[in-house]
Amino acid sequence: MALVELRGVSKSFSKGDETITPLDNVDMDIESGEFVSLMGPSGTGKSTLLNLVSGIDRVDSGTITVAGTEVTKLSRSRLADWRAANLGYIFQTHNLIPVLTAYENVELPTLLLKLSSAQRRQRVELALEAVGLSDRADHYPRQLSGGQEQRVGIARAIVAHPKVVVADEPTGSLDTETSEQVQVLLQRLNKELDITMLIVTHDTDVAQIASRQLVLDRGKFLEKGDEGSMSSQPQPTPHLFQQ
Ligand SMILES: Nc1ncnc2c1ncn2[C@@H]1O[C@H](COP(=O)(O)OP(=O)(O)OP(=O)(O)O)[C@@H](O)[C@H]1O
Repeated sequence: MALVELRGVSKSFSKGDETITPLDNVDMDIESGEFVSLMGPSGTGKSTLLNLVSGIDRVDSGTITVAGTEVTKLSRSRLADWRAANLGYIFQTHNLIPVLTAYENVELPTLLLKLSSAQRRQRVELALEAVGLSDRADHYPRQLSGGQEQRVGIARAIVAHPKVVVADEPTGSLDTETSEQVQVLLQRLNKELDITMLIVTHDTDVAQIASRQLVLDRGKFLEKGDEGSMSSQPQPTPHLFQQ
């Protein structure tokens, strides 16, 4: 079974008298260790797809299974716990809480996990180290550059050691150089920590860092190129999250 599996997933929205159906009976498989990019015209349902995979929104019909858990079956309260432990979400505009430090922002999702305070501290420190921001732990978002803020957002997404990270235009608000640094970081997390990635982007350069490129157009996925899954390539031993 694929790590992420969508079967017959449909989702509609009503706007006044109009019904929009961005996803109509779609299937998708993402294997463990893959890095998948998703492109497509505006309004085709890419963000909707990420929201469904992460359980932020509910399907109208169909099933979504992530790492053996059928997320479409979970109650709202169990979904929150499941998401905190299993799935990281990187936003375009990082959504950091301005009154919390970088450390506290990264710590936030771990408060939903059953961890001792020592384990929690260790996770946060490892996540900040993974994104190269150990020295900024006590800084508030306003004291960080746009790229650093995004890296804190990435640390927050990986702090629970999720199997899957989804990202919605993670480089969309960054300049070219900072975008390239974030792309390298995402690739590293995929290869070194074996985190399966699904990223939505409008940038073809960003899409090309993925091992598999998909395009969502008029409710269907088109494969742009399949170089094979990252999991079939030799992987360095994950070293950051061994404990
Ligand atoms: N909560 C909602 N209520 C009503 N309509 C919605 C809602 N969320 C999304 N939509 C509509 O569903 C369609 C798909 O939206 P979505 O944000 O998934 O597209 P997208 O492919 O991510 O677009 P973009 O590339 O511009 O970010 C759009 O027509 C959007 O207006």
